[in-house]
Amino acid sequence: MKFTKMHGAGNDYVYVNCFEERVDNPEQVAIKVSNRNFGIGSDGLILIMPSDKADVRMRMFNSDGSESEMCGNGIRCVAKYAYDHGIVSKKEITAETGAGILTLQLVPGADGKIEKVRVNMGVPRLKRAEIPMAGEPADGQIVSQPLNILHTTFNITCVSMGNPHCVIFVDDVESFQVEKYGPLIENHELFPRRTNVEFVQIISRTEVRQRTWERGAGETLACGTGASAVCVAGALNCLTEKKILNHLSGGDLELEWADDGFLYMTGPATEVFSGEIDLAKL
Ligand SMILES: N[C@H](CCC[C@H](N)C(=O)O)C(=O)O
Repeated sequence: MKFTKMHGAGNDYVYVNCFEERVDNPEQVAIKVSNRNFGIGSDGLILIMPSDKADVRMRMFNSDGSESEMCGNGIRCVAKYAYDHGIVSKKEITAETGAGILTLQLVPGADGKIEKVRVNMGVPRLKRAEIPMAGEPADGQIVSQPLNILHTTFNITCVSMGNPHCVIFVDDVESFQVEKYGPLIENHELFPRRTNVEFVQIISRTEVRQRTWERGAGETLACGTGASAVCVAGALNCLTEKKILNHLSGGDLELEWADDGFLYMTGPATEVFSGEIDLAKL
């Protein structure tokens, strides 16, 4: 299988160009290639595929083999790959995802090479049933609601960007025990399809610092859908403006929850290397 390793703000995936390659059993392939000791090493597997509705289609699998509806860092890399490898020749691209069809703009740097990608991430979904979360009322919003975990009460705000996110504001995110609380919230019975969890420290009304516990992958260096959910959660809690700079562990993302209701995310996309792997030997 030919592959390309890419990352967006340190959130790294193995990308396969399915205009040329066929991947049978992507769940198992994701588990194998993601392994950082016995495989290629990544947070998961992303398939770049033909679409009958858009320029490209993305399918995304976490390192545990589970499929997610959406991946914010991944979709930027898909757009850059599609442009750099001649799948598309325009700088505005449409992409089919589990969260609908998204529009992306490629932003060149001073040297003319694609440096950043701006993504219309769609309209954030806030209703309990849309997250999805158990309980009533199904159309209620979860903004700063108490959740007890191991004798600690967290105030959670939940947002779906096509995939589920649970945002928690903390005083000191560097010392926060992400590995202790992340999996307990990810797998809490409130979330029937599990959830991604963002722990966030407010720096100012326009700047935050985020660490992410990803559903199906553990702590990662960045999460684009998570950073988008944080922008929404900050505004809903009146902690931040609707336009923020988010410092993730592997880089920065710019987010804006615009007046048109759409969430715009801008960030880097980087190709690292390409190779070929014999899956039968893994
Ligand atoms: N890192 C991704 C999110 C992956 C989400 C995945 N862990 C899930 O199961 O929803 C991002 O940049 O948006």
